[in-house]
Amino acid sequence: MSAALSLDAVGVSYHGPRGKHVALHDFSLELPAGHIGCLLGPSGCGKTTVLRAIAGFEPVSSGSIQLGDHLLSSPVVHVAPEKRRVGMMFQEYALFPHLDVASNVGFGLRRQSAAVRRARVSELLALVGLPEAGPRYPHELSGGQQQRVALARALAPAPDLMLLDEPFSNLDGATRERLTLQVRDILRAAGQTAVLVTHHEVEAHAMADHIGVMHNGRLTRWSDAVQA
Ligand SMILES: Nc1ncnc2c1ncn2[C@@H]1O[C@H](COP(=O)(O)OP(=O)(O)OP(=O)(O)O)[C@@H](O)[C@H]1O
Repeated sequence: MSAALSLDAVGVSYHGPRGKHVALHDFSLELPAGHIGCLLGPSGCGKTTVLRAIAGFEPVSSGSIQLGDHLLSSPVVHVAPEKRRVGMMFQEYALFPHLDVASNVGFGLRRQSAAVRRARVSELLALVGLPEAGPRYPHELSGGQQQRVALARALAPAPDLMLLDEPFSNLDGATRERLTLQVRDILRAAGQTAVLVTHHEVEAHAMADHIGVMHNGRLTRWSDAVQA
């Protein structure tokens, strides 16, 4: 089930050899259940850090992150990433090349019975428009088809929240535009709360209900998207 996301005055810092770098300051946003939010901003402003903090890959030094009724992060609470019920479609999260499409999509369902897993994989492959692709291998698919399989894999365990980090940046212009609209429709059909990060303003407006503009680790605007 999708859930509302709330970030309240979140701070995240990185500690490196040259000392502390504050990547997010006093970062707050509210995203209602079933809505799609998009973060825009120049390179290095902290977009990926927001997603990493929500996913549980970075601890927060101040503030809190809440998903539905669950407190996920605060300076004293840190729920492990695999316990957060958050799905991810990141550019670097490629498909497993040695597994066929059905096994890729069913990967997060390994604890379910074979029959339940098979039914859910079929449902998801139909949802992403690739009902026949189960026995094929990732290298036999186009880049856009691979990204749709990655989306099916992330949606399969029915996460409370989906995070998408520049999911279309490796694709050419026409494929990218088509896939942006397809992914939006799939997320809407699933009633999925989602946060997308992109550099592309047009893509952000095509996909999102709410647009956040970031600058230097801060959210400078959070407004309703203007649908084309
Ligand atoms: N592991 C790390 N250690 C130290 N600093 C980091 C680390 N990861 C990111 N940063 C710094 O934190 C800031 C925010 O990085 P982040 O990757 O969140 O930006 P971004 O907006 O997603 O950028 P891009 O659009 O280029 O992906 C940058 O100044 C970056 O150099």
